[in-house]
Amino acid sequence: MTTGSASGSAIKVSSETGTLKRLLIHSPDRGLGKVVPSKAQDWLFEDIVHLDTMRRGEYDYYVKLLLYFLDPDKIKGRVGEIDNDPSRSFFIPGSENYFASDCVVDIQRLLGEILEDAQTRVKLTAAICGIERCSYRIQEELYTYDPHELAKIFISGSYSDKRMLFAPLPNLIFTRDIGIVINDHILLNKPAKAARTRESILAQFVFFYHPLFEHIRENLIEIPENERHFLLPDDEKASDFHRCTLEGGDVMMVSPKHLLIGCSERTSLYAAQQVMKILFDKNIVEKISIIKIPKKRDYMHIDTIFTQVKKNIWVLLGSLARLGDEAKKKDVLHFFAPADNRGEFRILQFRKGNAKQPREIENLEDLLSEISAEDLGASEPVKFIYSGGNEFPYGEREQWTDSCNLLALKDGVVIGYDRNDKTLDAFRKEGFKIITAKDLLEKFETDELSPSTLADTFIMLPSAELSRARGGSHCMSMPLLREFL
Ligand SMILES: NC(=[NH2+])NCCC[C@H](N)C(=O)O
Repeated sequence: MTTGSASGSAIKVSSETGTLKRLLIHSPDRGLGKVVPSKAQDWLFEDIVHLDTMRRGEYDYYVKLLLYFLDPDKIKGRVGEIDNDPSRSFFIPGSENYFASDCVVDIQRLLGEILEDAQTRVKLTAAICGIERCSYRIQEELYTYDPHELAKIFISGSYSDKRMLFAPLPNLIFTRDIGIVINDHILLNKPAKAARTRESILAQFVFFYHPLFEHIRENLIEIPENERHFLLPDDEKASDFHRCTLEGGDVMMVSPKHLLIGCSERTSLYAAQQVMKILFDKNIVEKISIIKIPKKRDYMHIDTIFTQVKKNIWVLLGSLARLGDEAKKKDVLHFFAPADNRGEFRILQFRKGNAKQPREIENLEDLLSEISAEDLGASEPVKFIYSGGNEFPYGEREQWTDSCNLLALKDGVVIGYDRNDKTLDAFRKEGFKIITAKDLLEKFETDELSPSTLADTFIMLPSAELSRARGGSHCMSMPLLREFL
């Protein structure tokens, strides 16, 4: 693939809100349409989804917006024509009309490209057939497929004639979780859930073999397994001190020197500690704050409880933050109030050279205020927007449908779901404009608005199907390049 766009092949992310220039995504593939009710939970979906609605009515808007901000030449003046094509060929990697952007990059396309090389094809086919326990004959047969069709098979688990070969990877749409760019390094994940294992093998091959990442191959970081783990009885293996798992939704590059790592249902303390050691030894960051959150499906990663909106503005879940504490102090009892989870919540900050003496930070707001004011030098007062306006019980309800999981396209301009009404009201109160993806695209087409002049805006993405997959726009993106904030 050519990487000759304005931004070349640079890979660098040092903040959560610097103008987004390049990212990895994955459009919902045919595998999502194969999820059955009895497997939905095992495959980490809350429900089965209607694939056509999810694509045409929801995700395609996300892609159109990303293109308008990151690679406008691919889309400007064409929205009507693209929308009127019943085959959606613009969105299908490999089709003649595919948008093939070097800024909005589908991992499926990169996978197809690396599979064009015969040696890579043999290696990856063997690796996938190994974990999926395919017969030798299937392995041989797969090897003969067209590389781009093979990429589809590896991701969706099924042939184009609908036969299923192995389980789909419905969670690959959440590219955030496969890896994280930390300055000019990429940290590869170690998924906690079996349903996401194949994703990490595909990602490993893409990062190690695709020319896009060639110049930073030395900067790919893999977390070593805990060698003691192999010798432990099964019931001890699950312990946070031995297990070595990490998913990208728990890692946030908030400023050039400061990284946040969540310890959660998915990311173990052991893995966080290994990452800390590697990053300090390699001099990649100077400060790491570890945020331990309750191990609960509701909050699987830290990016489900807070994300950054602007240098000085954050959206977060009140019940795990300082406000949760204050409500308790005031002795506010509510019949249906959820059990207090803050007990399991803790923040410790470690510094390079002094990693044995961490500093305890009392609550999320204190940590986030420090990041805005000290790390990023925000000149305006730090503000917090709470999920559901912190009104009971909407805080928890809207967090569940990703009110706190927003993707910043640039400082102060975010994409989020359209369904979290109370959170949207809270954004309005802070002076944000709220606009649907559809209206915004129309206004871009008529030049009434433009991505470069847009400020303090929440762009609403339709979300009835997408939110059943339990991830928002932050999870659906793996930023590869952001401008310096
Ligand atoms: N970074 C995130 N919050 N990702 C959300 C992933 C959702 C996905 N269904 C899972 O459970 O794995």
